[in-house]
Amino acid sequence: MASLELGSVSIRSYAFDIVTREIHDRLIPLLHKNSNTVLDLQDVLRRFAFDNICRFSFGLDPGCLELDMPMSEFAVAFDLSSKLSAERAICVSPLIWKVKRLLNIGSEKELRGAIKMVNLLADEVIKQRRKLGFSSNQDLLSRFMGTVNDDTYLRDIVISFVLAGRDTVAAALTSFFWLLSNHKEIESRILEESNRVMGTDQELKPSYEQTREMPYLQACLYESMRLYPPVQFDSKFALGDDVFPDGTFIRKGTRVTYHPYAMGRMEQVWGSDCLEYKPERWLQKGLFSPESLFKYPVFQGGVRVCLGKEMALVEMKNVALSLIRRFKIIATDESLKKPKFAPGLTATVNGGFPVMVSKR
Ligand code: HEM
Repeated sequence: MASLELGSVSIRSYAFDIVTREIHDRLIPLLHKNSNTVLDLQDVLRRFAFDNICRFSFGLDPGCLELDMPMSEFAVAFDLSSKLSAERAICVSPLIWKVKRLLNIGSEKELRGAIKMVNLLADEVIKQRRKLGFSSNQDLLSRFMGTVNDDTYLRDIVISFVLAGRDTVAAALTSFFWLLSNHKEIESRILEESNRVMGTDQELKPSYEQTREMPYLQACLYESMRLYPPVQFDSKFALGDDVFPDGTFIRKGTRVTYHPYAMGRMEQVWGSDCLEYKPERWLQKGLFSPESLFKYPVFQGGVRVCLGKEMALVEMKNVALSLIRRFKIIATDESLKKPKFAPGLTATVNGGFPVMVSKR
């Protein structure tokens, strides 16, 4: 059902309009207001992505990117739940968190509280949407409400969309801007390409079609996610006994983890220059040339491939063009030559990404 919705032209243009408004009404004014001061770009991009995904998923605006950057209860509870869930994976033994959960103590008590808060707020969103009426609204929740009556199911859809679409996009954009701050020649080529397609007036907004006419920018985004995939690793559990293509036997219940971060840095997979940021590897005769999703599982592959992939790419291109054409973004922390990531479901740079933004 979700794949049908996300593939439709109307939802894509709805999403594009939301992102364009958030960029021009909030992101650009916020960067102008904070120009020439140090700003955590990772925090800004997380707020930006949260506003977008909430407006897209259930038509309500948390306003996290308003000029005074208010805290949202929903975002805070969300962050805490994802952080504590991810920390389960780094426990010496799963037994530890399972016992804590049973006794309702420590981090598991905190996690239970945070999940309760997320569920309460999501329930409230559904109630409000019912009260305000949903039939003429375009957000995802309203679309689903026409066919689904079970509120718990609706709540789970809403939460999984926020989870899937917020941190991933923010993480991808953070590492993209970090790479560009170290590769000014690549940024200049993006500018050249955008001037060719859109013209040189900085104030022009890219159209949906124009974002699809820039193979170099697309290559830059794919290449940055090869080195810094937003979902660094992901696990599945075998539903039944199985055998891998190389003959490895997998017993029912086995946890199998694939690791896009490691795969993106393997010489056997990407060649001897695998650690270099080289968008050209995605281009053939000037056209974007995709790789198999099994070589590049950044959006996963197969039947459970990311449903928001195209939407995410268009959102990222829209942000990239709008910022690169207007601002110079300089990293201010030398220690970020090698970013360190915090444990989490998606890649988050420890200590954020401090930058100085100035008008181009
Ligand atoms: C750069 C951005 C993104 C990346 C790297 C990404 C990556 C992924 C990955 C790796 C999965 C598989 C997760 C798993 O099965 O454990 C996934 C699933 C999913 N993604 Fe994304 N995602 C991104 C953006 C988005 C956005 C913006 C949306 C929605 C608007 C979205 C919606 C979904 C959904 C609904 C699924 C579940 C698909 C299913 O289970 O059938 N994603 N994504």
